[in-house]
Amino acid sequence: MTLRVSLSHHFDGFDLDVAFEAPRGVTVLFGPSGSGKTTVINAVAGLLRPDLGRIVSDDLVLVDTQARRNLPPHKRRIGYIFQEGRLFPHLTVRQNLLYGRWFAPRDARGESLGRVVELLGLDHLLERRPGALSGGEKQRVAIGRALLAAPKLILADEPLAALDETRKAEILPYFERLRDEVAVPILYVSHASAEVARLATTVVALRAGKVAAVGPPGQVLGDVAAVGARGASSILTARVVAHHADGLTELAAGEVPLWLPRIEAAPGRVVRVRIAAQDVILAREVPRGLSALNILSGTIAEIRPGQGPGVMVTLNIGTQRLSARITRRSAQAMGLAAGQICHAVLKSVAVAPEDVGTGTRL
Ligand SMILES: Nc1ncnc2c1ncn2[C@@H]1O[C@H](COP(=O)(O)OP(=O)(O)OP(=O)(O)O)[C@@H](O)[C@H]1O
Repeated sequence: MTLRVSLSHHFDGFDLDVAFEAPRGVTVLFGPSGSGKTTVINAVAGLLRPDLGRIVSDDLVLVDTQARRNLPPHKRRIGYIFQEGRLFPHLTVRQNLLYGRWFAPRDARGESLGRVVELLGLDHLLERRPGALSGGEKQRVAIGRALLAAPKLILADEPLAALDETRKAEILPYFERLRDEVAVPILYVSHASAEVARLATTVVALRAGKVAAVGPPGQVLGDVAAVGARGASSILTARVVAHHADGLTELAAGEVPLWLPRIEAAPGRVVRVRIAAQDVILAREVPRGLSALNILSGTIAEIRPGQGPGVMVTLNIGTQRLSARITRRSAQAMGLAAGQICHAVLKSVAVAPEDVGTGTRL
């Protein structure tokens, strides 16, 4: 299943002009406020009729302006996950879930109730009403209800925005399971790079109504032109080696050891670790006597000047890439040049728990 989008729309003072594909997995529409994310979602959902465009979900044509085709929203086979769960308060969790079923066409082959309950860990909640659920639990039920409608596409519009950090951490693993175990493409709106790094299989970076970059998260998040210097970050793929008694987790990013505050992933699991470019310090010599635990040595692949006083220095570390945002002044004083060996210093606490995600679809 794949969603194909090609759209142009004009509002007073704003022009949207985008084309992208969302294959199986999570495609994150990522961009600052006003970049056009909601406009795209509304056009896919059928709440906005674009001036020009064609949107096809699996084999279903949702809109084709040239062919004068525009499927009404309820026929689009879309499962919605909103910021707030929007559950029916008078129905139990089981009844809320089964309500989703009503929207599934008779011959549609979707997930079974048992499978959805297992996937989202809802077994012990089935007889409760939404009033007796936490925010994270409500959101899991909302995901289940969307899945049971046997959708060809799931739209998730900032589904974590209303949750605090603890609840976000609780719900993110369920989105990871959804991404890895359900064949339906998920179009997910977010402006949080931590969410992008954890969940996205594809990122569509929007800026001022245009697609600034499309690709895997490691590539797009490192692209300063697409995400801005402040948001730029790298994603390292690492395997969990061991949890130690002092509260640290040891990982291996290829051959390179990496130490983080304890993460919830069993030894052997592969995780993604997002490292903000502004949290990395560079050194020409291997630093000694530092409190920072992580010193990653590599070769400078490129040095890219920005518009302000900063430059982005990208290192090849084994097969991975790590970017550091430092000042142009430091780069000059250190005499940095492509091809040199350089050492990246990273405080282990610079990596927040929401920046570490699990999953095989890296
Ligand atoms: N119905 C409308 N009429 C006129 N202009 C609109 C309309 N809807 C959106 N816009 C404009 O289109 C632009 C893109 O808005 P949109 O809501 O798609 O951005 P967004 O990326 O979703 O932002 P946010 O993250 O704040 O929700 C904005 O400049 C907005 O003012």
